[in-house]
Amino acid sequence: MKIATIQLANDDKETKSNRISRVEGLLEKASGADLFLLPEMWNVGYFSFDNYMSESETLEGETISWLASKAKELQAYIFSGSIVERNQDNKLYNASVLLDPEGNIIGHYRKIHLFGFGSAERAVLSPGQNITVVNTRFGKIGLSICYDLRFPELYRKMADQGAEIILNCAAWPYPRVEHWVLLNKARAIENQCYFLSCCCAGASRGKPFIGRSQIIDPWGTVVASASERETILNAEIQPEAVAAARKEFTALKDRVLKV
Ligand SMILES: NC(=O)CCC(=O)C(=O)O
Repeated sequence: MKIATIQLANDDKETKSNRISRVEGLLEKASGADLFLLPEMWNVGYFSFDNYMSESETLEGETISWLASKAKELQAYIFSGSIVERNQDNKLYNASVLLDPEGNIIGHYRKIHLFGFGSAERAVLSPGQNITVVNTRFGKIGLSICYDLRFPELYRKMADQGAEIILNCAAWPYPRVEHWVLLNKARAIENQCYFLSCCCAGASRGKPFIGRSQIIDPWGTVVASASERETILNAEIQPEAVAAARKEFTALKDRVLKV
């Protein structure tokens, strides 16, 4: 299974349409992958909270419709990264979708753990309530967003629902590089799964992001890891290695306490 993580740089001077056309170029450059990942709030700029309402979209809006057409064209799964999703009651969510190679939305996840440390997420957004694990032709895939990474019980629940590959889209700012790197590995090791993350590069409202998207295997080995710059991180993974790891080293099965 070929992975392409599109570690896009945020730049406050860009408009949504600039960003979409830059992502289009990067997706084409990375074509041939089975799964593409995009980062958190890449089409808005994570710290542009004052723009969240005006930039909000429904799942039928410009960004997801365009990504659905790209999934079909590239015959690949696309993890949308996140957008500001607006529902019928004008509530806003930090939301992601997983698109299949026919362009169908097969998974929809709203960030459960909103970030409060120097971030207005909790004032502007509503939290999601549901865990999302979906079937794909490469196995079961779970979806998560940035700050969720700190809450192991979410990932354990995903593993209990059969997740073999877990995705995280992020806009993780400096200085917490060590937390990011360590927690990516921890989530892979403790759930004996592939953990694939896509973080923003660049900066939003003067706050630089760490980049460092990661592809970690079920043993905690780093298959690929990006620098802090905009890049496409490519890797090939073997989804069948998850079942093999779980059979060989039975830590998941040996649990005593259940969440
Ligand atoms: N966008 C986020 O959720 C940031 C999370 C973060 O920086 C942290 O947990 O540290």
